[in-house]
Order: sequence, then C-alpha cells, then structure tokens
Amino acid sequence: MSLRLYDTGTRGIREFTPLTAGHAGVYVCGATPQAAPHIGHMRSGVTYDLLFRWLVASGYDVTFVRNVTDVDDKIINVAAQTGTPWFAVAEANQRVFNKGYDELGCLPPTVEPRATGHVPEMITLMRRLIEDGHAYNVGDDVYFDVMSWSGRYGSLSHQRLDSMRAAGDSVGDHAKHDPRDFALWKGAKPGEPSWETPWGPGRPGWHLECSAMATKYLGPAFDIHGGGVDLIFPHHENELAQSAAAGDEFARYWVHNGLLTVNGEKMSKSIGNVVLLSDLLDKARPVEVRYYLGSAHYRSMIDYSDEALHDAAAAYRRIEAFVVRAVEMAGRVEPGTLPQAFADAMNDDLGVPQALAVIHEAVREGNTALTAGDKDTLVRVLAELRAMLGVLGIDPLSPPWEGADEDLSGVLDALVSLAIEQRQAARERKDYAAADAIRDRLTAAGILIEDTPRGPRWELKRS
Ligand SMILES: Nc1ncnc2c1ncn2[C@@H]1O[C@H](COP(=O)(O)OP(=O)(O)OP(=O)(O)O)[C@@H](O)[C@H]1O
Ligand SMILES: [Zn+2]
Repeated sequence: MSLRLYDTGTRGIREFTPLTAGHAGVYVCGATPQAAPHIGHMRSGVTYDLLFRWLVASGYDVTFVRNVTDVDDKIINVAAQTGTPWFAVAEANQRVFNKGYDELGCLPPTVEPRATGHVPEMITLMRRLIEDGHAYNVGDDVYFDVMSWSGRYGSLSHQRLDSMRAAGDSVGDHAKHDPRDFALWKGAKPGEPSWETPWGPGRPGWHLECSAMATKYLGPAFDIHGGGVDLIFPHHENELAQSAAAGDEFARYWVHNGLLTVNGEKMSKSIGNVVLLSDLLDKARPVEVRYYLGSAHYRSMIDYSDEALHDAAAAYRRIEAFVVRAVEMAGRVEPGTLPQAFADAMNDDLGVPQALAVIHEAVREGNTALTAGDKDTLVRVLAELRAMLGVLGIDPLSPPWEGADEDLSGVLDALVSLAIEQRQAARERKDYAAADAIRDRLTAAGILIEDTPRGPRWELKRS
C-alpha cells in the first residue's frame, strides 16, 4: 500500500501521487509569534513533523516549508501594549517557538520563510490579480474580488457563496465592493509598519503572505498544504482563491489537523485557555509530551487533560523500559526494516494509533523474549522497534533523546567530595601546601569551598 491522505478539498481519502516522482513539496501555515507557544501550536508542529518523517521514510525527497507570519494585527497590538517594537515581539516569540519545536524533537523545516521577507513576491501576485480583474484597490487597500471568482470560491470549505459571512477585515470594510471580499493588502496606518507598493504604503494581509511564500519555495503547483482545521475558512479558502485566480494550480492535497481543545474549545491565546509548552515540560519529559501530542490520529480532536498526559507518559515509559533492558541483554542493535503492519498503518492517512498498536505489540513480544532469554528474538524485535520509533521521532536511543536525561550532578558531587576529603586529610597531617593546592585547583575550576562548623561545603561559582 502506498500513502493515502484525507484531502479536505475532495472530502475523501486519496492516493498520494506526487507532482514529481520521488519528490514531495509540503507547505504548512506556521506561527503568528505574538506570544510563547501553547501546546495547540505544538500539536501542529508534531503533526507535520510526523508527515515529514513518514514521507522521508517512504523515500521521498521532501521540501518542507513552514512559514512565520511575523507581521500581523496581533503582533502589532502586543507591541503597542508592551511598548516594544513589533519586530522585537515577533523575533523573541519566534525564538521560543523554535526552541519548543526543537525540544519536542521536530526536525527543522527545509525553509522557514518570514512574511516580511517576501513583500516583492506579494506585490507581483497582487499585480497579476489586479490585471486579470480579480482584485482592486481602494486607496492604499487592495481587495480580492470574490464575485470575480464566484464559481469556485467556497470549494475548499464546501460552502455556498450566498451563505457565507463577510470577511471581517479591520480596514476599509466600507469601501469593499462586496462584504465577502477580503484584504490582500492593508493601507498604512500611523505608527504601524509599512512597505511601499504601487498602490501606496501598507502591510500584507495574512492570506496573501502564504500564497506568495508557498509558490516561491514550491512553485505554482505543489503537493500538500497543511494547517489546523481552524484555517480552512477563511484563510485557506482565500489562499486558494488568490492563487487559483492568478492562474496557479496551487496545492493538490489539503491536509488539516484536528485541534487541541480545553473543555471542547480551541486552545487559543485570544480565548485565554492556554497551557504553555513550558508548563507541560514541568510535568513530563519532552519525549513524553511529544508522544502525548502525536499519539492520537492527527485529524481527531485532543481535549487536554493531565490524566491523558500522564497515561501517555506511562505508555512511552513502557516502551523505553523495554528498550533499555533489551540493550542490557542483547547489546546495542541498529534500526532494522519496518514491519509491514506499521507501514500500512502510516500509509493509511498517517494512522499513528494503529502504528503505535504495532509498537506496543512488539514490546510485548520483546518482553516475553527477555523473560525467556531468547536473544535472537530480542535482537529482531529491537531492530524493528527502533525503526518504528525512529519514524515517529521517539526512539530513546536516537538524538535528541539519547542521553537527554543524563544528570551528571551526582558524578560531580562524588568527584568534588573526593577532592575535599583529600584536602581534609592533608590538613590533618599538617601538609598545608598540599591542602591549599587542592583548594586552588578547585577554585580554578569554579568550585568554591566553604569551611563550616559542620564540615566543608562546596558550590559552583556562578559568573
Ligand atoms: N489549539 C490548537 N490546536 C491545534 N492546532 C492549532 C491550535 N492553535 C493553533 N493551531 C495551529 O498552529 C498553527 C499556527 O497557529 P497561529 O499562530 O496562527 O495560532 P492562532 O490560531 O492564532 O492561535 P493563538 O490565538 O492561540 O495564537 C496553525 O497551523 C494553526 O492551525
Ligand atoms: Zn497560511
């Protein structure tokens, strides 16, 4: 079986046939870095990392593009509230997003384009749309003309044009030809960032950015466009309308992840129900958080709960405990070939729950082999298991997890205590030169010794 994906555009499972054999181009709508990431954002990060890894494991040469919307109303509002430049807000939060993706073992995308770096491409796209009668400017604002595309507008979100709500753009709504028209470009306002265009200064609309960046890195037609289901309308509908109206085929498969919710409601900064990634990392190790966020099917909803996190962490630890014991008995075994049942599960619209069932079955078989001292079976199971865990980015013996928990503080304590005991012994035999030499060597290494009534104490000098 080869990969089949659920495509929002056709509302069905479709065989994945790439535009170019052996290559897959994927564009995912990434962060609007107005604040530190919550775990809903990280669910998106893990979901598309799983898709990326599975495409690579299936032999594709993958170009994976995940953008950053680094200029936006929300960022400008935070900047105004905090008295920080808008670009500093975006930069600081983007760093935290990337740290979060790294902490959860998400592979870096091939390219991570920022909207502000692609204004010329956006101007070109707007020019094409205006020339073809699909967009118009009113003063410094530029709008997409939905009625000029009325036959196809709504095809992605499966809505009829006459039942659609108006796009709620913040600027110049009164000037639009039709309430459903949406802003491609927003004319400059005092104090806001702006860029020059033939239609006057302003800043990009969110939808235009993604069309411009996707086609810049993947071409006018590309394989897969992803994002959360919250983006199907209006964001992706509008991306598709702009690009298709300009004559680009654009995405051939639309993949959408389900939301991470709290009591059934989307986890979102604007709703205020967020759990930050940093909060979760106080409760579980990064690999356990990754397991938690990635173990449900990507299209299902995950309603956040501490119990579910706890259960996921326990499930991962069962796998990890087996791997550790297997290596103790059989030695280190390199990843082998993937079991067919695992590949079939992943090919079936990234069926991670079924793929994990294959993994847990392998752990059961491996534990039986451990008990029986059956080394041959153990070696085979460990090799298959490592291959499967590697595809899901959770192999305890691979980076970034191998050695991640190593805490060297106990080793350090033992070594410093040994040196202190030798210093004490030197003092007792009145060899003060030797005692001072030990102390000086420790000081030079940044270890301070304090003689207290209860004996010497040590601490690291923080410079
Ligand atoms: N709660 C969530 N569950 C799953 N995916 C999410 C969630 N929130 C955002 N995403 C996805 O993360 C990516 C980046 O989202 P974006 O920065 O636009 O967040 P947002 O929807 O504005 O949320 P917030 O208002 O909390 O910042 C998008 O693909 C989006 O669909
Ligand atoms: Zn987008």
